[in-house]
Amino acid sequence: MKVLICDGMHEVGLSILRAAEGIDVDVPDQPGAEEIKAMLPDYDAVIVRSRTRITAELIENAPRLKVIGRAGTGVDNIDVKAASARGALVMNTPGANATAAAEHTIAMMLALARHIPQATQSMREGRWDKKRFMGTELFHQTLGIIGLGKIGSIVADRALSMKMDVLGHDPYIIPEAAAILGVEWVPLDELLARSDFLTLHTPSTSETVRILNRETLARTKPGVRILNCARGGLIDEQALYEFLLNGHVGGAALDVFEQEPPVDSPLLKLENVIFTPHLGASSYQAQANVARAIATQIVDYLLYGIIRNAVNFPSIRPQDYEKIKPYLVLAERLGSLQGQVSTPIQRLEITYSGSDLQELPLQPLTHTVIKGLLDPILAEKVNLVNAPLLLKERQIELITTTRSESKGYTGEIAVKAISPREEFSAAGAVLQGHEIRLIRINDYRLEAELEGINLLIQNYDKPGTIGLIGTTLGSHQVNIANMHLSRTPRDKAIAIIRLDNEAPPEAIETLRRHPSIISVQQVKL
Ligand SMILES: NC(=O)C1=CN([C@@H]2O[C@H](COP(=O)(O)OP(=O)(O)OC[C@H]3O[C@@H](n4cnc5c(N)ncnc54)[C@H](O)[C@@H]3O)[C@@H](O)[C@H]2O)C=CC1
Ligand SMILES: O=C(O)CCC(=O)C(=O)O
Repeated sequence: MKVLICDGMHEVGLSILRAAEGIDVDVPDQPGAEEIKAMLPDYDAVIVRSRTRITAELIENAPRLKVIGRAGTGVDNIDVKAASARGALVMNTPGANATAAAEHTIAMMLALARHIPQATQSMREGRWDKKRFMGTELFHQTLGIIGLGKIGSIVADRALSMKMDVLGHDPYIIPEAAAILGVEWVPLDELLARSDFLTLHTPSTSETVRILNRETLARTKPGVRILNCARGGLIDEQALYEFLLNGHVGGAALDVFEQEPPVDSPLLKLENVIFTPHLGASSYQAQANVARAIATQIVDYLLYGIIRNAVNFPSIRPQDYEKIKPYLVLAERLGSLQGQVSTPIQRLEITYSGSDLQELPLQPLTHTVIKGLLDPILAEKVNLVNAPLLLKERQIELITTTRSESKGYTGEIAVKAISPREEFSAAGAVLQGHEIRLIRINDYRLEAELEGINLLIQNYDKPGTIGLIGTTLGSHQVNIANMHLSRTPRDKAIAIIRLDNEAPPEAIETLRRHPSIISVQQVKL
């Protein structure tokens, strides 16, 4: 496995990657876009900070790429949609640089309030200008925080310790949760109208891009000071410039920009704006944290298939991994059985029952069923990341249900495929924490191994049928490993016959032609 590191990495992360057996690491010095384009096709993983953009074009030309790691929080420099379509995971390190970004925000607020950068510059120029740099205390000033996630919450905590009054707006956080932080949750308009300092801590999304624009800036309190240590696109920079120029906005502290580095931005010329070159995460501790986190995540994924902090795949906590492993195998085999038996499928219904599955994350299992289902059908590479997208593209409706009870099993997965003419359902369970069994096919109950090459035969429950199956397979040199039978009261039966070797088409055809046999399907699990 080869890992490419584009934007440098703290030694702590490099050591983790270099110590992993089977992983080779390359750290070119600040490679440009063309260089990355030429190198990426040879790599299984790439790790970036905010400097490198991983575009759809790069991803499409990197057939080996399995995972894109972001040593940080925001993934807006990575085309996550293109990565998902190609089945590549995108992982970040949530929270690992949150303290650094929050402290940087507080530093910017204090520097802005007391004109520290301007005073430093003035002294360098030989002046002792006490009057010019009269500042504002933060004590009892109102700070409005847009985005009360990991960074916003730490900013709130530090601001409260300086006795600021803290307002917060976050549509995805309930007022009660904000109150626990000591923050008064208010609608956006109220936050704009009441804040003396206003700070942004949201990701860049279609909802948040240019959240501060001419219209919203006009609703802010006159003299407001604006801080942005989140993403440049959150503020319309031209509008901010106009509001700074006309004095409605009293000052701004910017760590991030629409274009980085900013070129010819008029903001750079304004005396009441202070800047840092995207330094929010640039503390030794944060860089060690993100490097350690992303290196461990990449090693765990490439070598052991453990997925953590993927923005395009649900995470499995390390403590759940051992327990979920056999269910992942069961999910894939049930999906694969369906993929080989039922086409075309209109609707897929997955039911999770039993106590084991109440405690485990179900989304990875659902993705795994879908992967198993589509793998035998599609020519393109299906994996856990792109499987749900491919299901959607094929217009297959997905319904998942959970039940706390499972008859006799601690964990049962049932997968029903509904096609225009028929339904086929198969259920499986994990016994004693590791043995995978097929426990139901349609109405037939059984307990069969779910692996290898199998014949799935539906027949009329008549004497001699099993003998006929054995003789026919034997005459084609096909050895039976084991056999499970089940029948319903309606004189029909089902047989799952595990074979040592594949049955040739002629053997299957001979069986199909027999009047006591309803259907024969060979499935490879
Ligand atoms: N300057 C720097 O070096 C750094 C910048 N960042 C930026 O900070 C952002 C926030 O990071 P975290 O707090 O760790 O992320 P987070 O995911 O913990 O928090 C983001 C919060 O924004 C909220 N949000 C989403 N849409 C919103 C909307 N329309 N209005 C108000 N709130 C909304 C979410 O509900 C969430 O609570 C990152 O996405 C990244 O872009 C992060 C680290 C360093
Ligand atoms: O890696 C960096 O320097 C920037 C950090 C950042 O913006 C993020 O983590 O979202």
